[in-house]
Amino acid sequence: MSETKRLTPDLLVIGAGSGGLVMASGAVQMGASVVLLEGHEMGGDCLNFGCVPSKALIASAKAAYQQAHSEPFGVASVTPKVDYAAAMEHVAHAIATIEPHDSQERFEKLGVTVIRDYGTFISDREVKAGDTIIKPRRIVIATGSSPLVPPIPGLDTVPYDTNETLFDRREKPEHLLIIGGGPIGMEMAQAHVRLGCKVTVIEGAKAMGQDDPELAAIVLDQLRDEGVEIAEDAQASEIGGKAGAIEVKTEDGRSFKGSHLLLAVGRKPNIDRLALDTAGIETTKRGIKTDSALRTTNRRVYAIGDVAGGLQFTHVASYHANVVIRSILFGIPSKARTTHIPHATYTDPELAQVGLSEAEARKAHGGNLEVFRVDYAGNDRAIAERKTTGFLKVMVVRGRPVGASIVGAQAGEQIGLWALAIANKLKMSQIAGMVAPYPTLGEINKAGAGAYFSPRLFDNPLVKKIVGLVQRWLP
Ligand SMILES: Cc1cc2nc3c(=O)[nH]c(=O)nc-3n(C[C@H](O)[C@H](O)[C@H](O)COP(=O)(O)OP(=O)(O)OC[C@H]3O[C@@H](n4cnc5c(N)ncnc54)[C@H](O)[C@@H]3O)c2cc1C
Ligand SMILES: NC(=O)c1ccc[n+]([C@@H]2O[C@H](COP(=O)([O-])OP(=O)(O)OC[C@H]3O[C@@H](n4cnc5c(N)ncnc54)[C@H](O)[C@@H]3O)[C@@H](O)[C@H]2O)c1
Repeated sequence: MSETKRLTPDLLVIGAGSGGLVMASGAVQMGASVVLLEGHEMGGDCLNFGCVPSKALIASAKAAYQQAHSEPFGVASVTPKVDYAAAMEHVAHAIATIEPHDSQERFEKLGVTVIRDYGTFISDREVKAGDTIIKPRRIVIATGSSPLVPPIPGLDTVPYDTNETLFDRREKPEHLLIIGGGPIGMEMAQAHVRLGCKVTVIEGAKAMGQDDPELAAIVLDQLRDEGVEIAEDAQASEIGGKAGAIEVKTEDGRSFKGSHLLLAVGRKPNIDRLALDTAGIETTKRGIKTDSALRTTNRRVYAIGDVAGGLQFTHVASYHANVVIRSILFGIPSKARTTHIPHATYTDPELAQVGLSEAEARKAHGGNLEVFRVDYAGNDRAIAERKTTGFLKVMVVRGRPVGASIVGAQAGEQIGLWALAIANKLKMSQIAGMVAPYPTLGEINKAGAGAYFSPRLFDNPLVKKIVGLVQRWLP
């Protein structure tokens, strides 16, 4: 029997995904001793089964779509010859290229002790991983989430994919049924229809139901135009058939048939292996219970990222890590906020949001709210590139943006400016004062700020009077 090892670092990080890696590398480089546990793949969901593979597949799909739609640019369109397996090899290549950055070797070089095993609490301040017992000063749980597999009758009788298996597939699905019309469902629906699959999305409520319906409608119209069948108010309640011929029945009696099935119905927190009870760590339905500083009900332990049950994005996990680093390493009280956190769904057109949506802003600010809107159709670069679908909406209260919503080309890139503005409580005048290079889609943001000032400047009798007076006095 192997002997039990004992470690007493400053910090134990459980989970080497988006949150855990930022936490471990930040802490070790600032002088803390750090042990990092990873039971599965270094890099977690984002690198191996989430953001990176999904965005790589979307890039293959975009290449196919452009071949089929180049005619308006004076270049003959061709029917793309898609090699699904090769597209998945492109996905694997993207993962492999990023992998070294998240690797055990890199973290060991930084000075982190990496243990490739699952961690389990054995007391309120000790965690066991394999044959090692770690008793650190502080613990950060960053164990992420897994695909939710709901108990739909018959699901266990047919083969199905989740985000954990989809990117290992090499055989192209002839007709992909996707249960769930959230970001995973919609991104993968468009990617697959562009790669030549038939696609049906079966959504129990509204597709892209978390987003402003006005923006979501533009994305959904585009997906439908491209051939994705989107069934809404269609709660999957029974599954039958066999490999290659799967049937999904919904509560209202509809039936959908396809060759393959992808489940994208949300996430569940990875807490099963942790024995949280042993450490007095309470949970909610969504994940580990934390206060606004991300501290759990055990004062030595913090929870960050997906497992903390709030917004589930890579940039949130790393933001959480930075908040906790301040608290643990420097003793600076730090709180995690959500108002300045953007998110984007990488369909084409993309949809991005930061701060309050229009509906949320109306509720919060009533008559003080002003909403400004700029269409992509008026942007010169969008016209040159035939990307005129979409718009920006800015929600403004007393001269400062409280939310921005963008649907259109590169919305995910464009939202960064508003994330900066909201995080730093910038004024619309500061955004209007920015000089954006011409011709860029980014000018849409400046135009959004311009829309705020135009009526104030151009339809203002006082301004006209002042200008008149000044002109009379000027030599
Ligand atoms: C298909 C898909 C696409 C996505 N696309 C985007 C996107 O475009 N942009 C975006 O911002 N977000 C995206 N996300 C969400 C993003 O992947 C997650 O929010 C992010 O990975 C969460 O990071 P995390 O550190 O909380 O967890 P993870 O990255 O999942 O890391 C958790 C790690 O902990 C390990 N672990 C679990 N239990 C234990 C234990 N007991 N002991 C030791 N190790 C353990 C796991 O093996 C895992 O490696 C996507 C998700 C999916 C599924
Ligand atoms: N671009 C991005 O940043 C990105 C991309 C993908 C995923 N993600 C993250 O991953 C998380 C999970 O994504 P997701 O799409 O799996 O989850 P989700 O919770 O956002 O959407 C799941 C959808 O499935 C539907 N649903 C649930 N049960 C159903 C049933 N039985 N029949 C039919 N429909 C059903 C729900 O109504 C919901 O609309 C997201 O919330 C997001 O945080 C982010």
